[in-house]
Amino acid sequence: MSPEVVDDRALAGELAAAAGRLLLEVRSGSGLAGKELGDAGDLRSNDFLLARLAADRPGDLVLSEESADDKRRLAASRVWIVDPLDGTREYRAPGHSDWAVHVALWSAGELIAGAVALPALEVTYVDDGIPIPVTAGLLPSPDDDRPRVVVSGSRPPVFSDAVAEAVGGVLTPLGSAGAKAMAVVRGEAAAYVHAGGQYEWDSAAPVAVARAHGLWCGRIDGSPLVYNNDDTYLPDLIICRPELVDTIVGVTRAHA
Ligand SMILES: Nc1ncnc2c1ncn2[C@@H]1O[C@H](COP(=O)(O)O)[C@@H](OP(=O)(O)O)[C@H]1O
Ligand SMILES: [Mg+2]
Repeated sequence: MSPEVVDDRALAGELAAAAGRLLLEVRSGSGLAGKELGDAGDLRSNDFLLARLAADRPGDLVLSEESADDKRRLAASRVWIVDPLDGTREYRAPGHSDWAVHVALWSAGELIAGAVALPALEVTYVDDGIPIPVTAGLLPSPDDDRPRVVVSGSRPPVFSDAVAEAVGGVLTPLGSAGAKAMAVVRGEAAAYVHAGGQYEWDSAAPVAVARAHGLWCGRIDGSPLVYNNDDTYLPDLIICRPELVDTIVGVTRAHA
């Protein structure tokens, strides 16, 4: 592995964690609530990430949920794909830990580094493949040992029940794409399925981390997830334990 990749991964982790600490400060110290709090968090985190990337990686391009799309990225060799605050709805709701900061690096058709911070749990996951012990914290302790299938709390896909039934599992709503993906990485869930709308920044860093931890990541038709496209709409995905791919795609393919 080249030193640059190690540095990029370390930078992704450092930036996601630091932006997460900033978001915690905004949440506890700004006096804001509701939409104003979400907007302030989006803005502060985005400004921080853009400033640090401009300083530390001046030659790279950035695709951010909170910035105008700089189309020079389509001809660039390195593009950071960031979601400064994923799960804004949950960030605004007191007591939630299911919100995240996503920092990924795309180069030559691949995600080559990624980090997902869960600031409320004071933890940041990077794509280093180092095994993560099964811990509780993001989801309530299960009543039984059936596999859990995490889905959007507000916009679950139409095939949610069918996927849960096919894997003999329990459907479990959770906010934030990054938090859901990390629930699978952490071993609290067996699969995360989504359809109906999402953008590249919602899944790039979660997918980089999940892949590094041996999970299968792809579209609901079984095809690969492709990043740094002209149109950043990437509406569906599956992140799951490899042994469940065929069963899950067997259900979701009909909805692609
Ligand atoms: N149907 C849809 N269309 C567009 N974006 C969607 C979507 N469903 C989920 N998302 C985005 O995916 C992220 C996770 O959503 P959820 O918690 O519902 O699973 C959220 O990102 P942001 O919070 O960064 O906007 C949300 O906006
Ligand atoms: Mg998002």
